[in-house]
Amino acid sequence: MTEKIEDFRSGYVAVIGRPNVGKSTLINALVGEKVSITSKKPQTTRDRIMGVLTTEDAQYIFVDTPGFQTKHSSELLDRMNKSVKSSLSDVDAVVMVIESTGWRPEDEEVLKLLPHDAKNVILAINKTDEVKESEVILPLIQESMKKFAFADVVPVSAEKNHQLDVLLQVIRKFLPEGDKLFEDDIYTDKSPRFLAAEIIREKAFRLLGDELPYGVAVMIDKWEENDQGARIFATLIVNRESHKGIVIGEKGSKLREISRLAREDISAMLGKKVYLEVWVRVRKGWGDDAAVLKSLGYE
Ligand SMILES: Nc1nc2c(ncn2[C@@H]2O[C@H](COP(=O)(O)OP(=O)(O)OP(=O)(O)O)[C@@H](O)[C@H]2O)c(=O)[nH]1
Repeated sequence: MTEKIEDFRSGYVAVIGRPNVGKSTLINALVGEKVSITSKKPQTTRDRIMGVLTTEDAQYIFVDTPGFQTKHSSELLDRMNKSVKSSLSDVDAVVMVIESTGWRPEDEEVLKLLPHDAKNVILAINKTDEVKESEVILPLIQESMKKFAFADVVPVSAEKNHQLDVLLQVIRKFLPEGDKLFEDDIYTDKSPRFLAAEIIREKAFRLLGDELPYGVAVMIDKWEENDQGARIFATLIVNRESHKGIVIGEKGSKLREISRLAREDISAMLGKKVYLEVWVRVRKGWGDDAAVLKSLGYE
C-alpha cells in the first residue's frame, strides 16, 4: 500500500512559561518519553531539549525552554532568559503554560516576551486537576483573552493526561504542511552523555530536597562504552564546601543513593549495564563563571 497521507504536517513548537508551571511534565506526557527532567524545584530545565511526537497526521517537534526568571540575576539566568527569547523565533507555534490557580506577575513577565501581534500563541491552562474546573476555568479563559490575543486556550492536566489530544489538535493547525523532519524513533536531540548528566542532576535534586540550593551542576568526565556496557565517571559540582558534605551524606550514604538511582536510569536509557562513579567537587559561584558555563554547554 502506498497510500499517501494527505495533509501531513510537521513543525516546531515552543513551550514557554514561568518555572514550575509544568512545561517538562507536559512535554513528557505528550511525547511519551523521558526527555526532560522534572522536579519540585524550579529551574530544572536548563537547556533547550527537544521532544518529537509523530502521529498519523503530524510531527510535533517540541522545544522546551527554561523557566523565565525575573527575581535573581546572574550570568546563568541571563543566558537562560536569552534562550527563552531565541526559542520563540523560528517556531511554528508557541504554547504558553500557566496554572489553573490563575495569573501571577511572573506569568505576565513571560507574556512580555511575546511579540504583540503574534498569531500562533496557544495558552495551555495546566493542572486543572488541582481546581474545581467548572467554576474556575471559564473566568480564567475570559481573563486571559483580555491579556493577549491567544489563538486558542486549552485547559489541560499534564499529570493526568487530560485534554492533551485537544491541545495537539489545536497545535496542529499551526504546523506547515510537509513531510516528517525526524525519523520516528528519534525523540530527543540530546546525546546520551547530556541525558546522563541530567539524570544525575535530577537524582541529586530529588534526594536532597530542600537541603540543596540551586547551585549544582554535573559534568561527565569520562565515558567508555561498548556493546556490553558503559563506564561513566561524573562530577557533581556544588557552590560551597558546606554543600559538599550535604551531597555526600553520612558515611557517603546520600551520594551512594544518588549514584545507584542514576545508574539504574542510565542503564535503562542505554539498554546495557552501567558502572557509574560520581564525585563531588566544590566550585565557588559557578553560576557566574563563564568558563564553567561554557564547559557545561550554556553558550
Ligand atoms: N497536580 C498537577 N501537578 C502538575 C501537573 N503538571 C505538572 N505538575 C507538577 O508541577 C511541578 C513542576 O513541573 P515541571 O514539569 O518540572 O515544571 P516546569 O515548568 O518544567 O519547571 P522548570 O523546569 O522549573 O521551568 C512538578 O512537581 C509536577 O509534578 C498537573 O497537570 N497537575
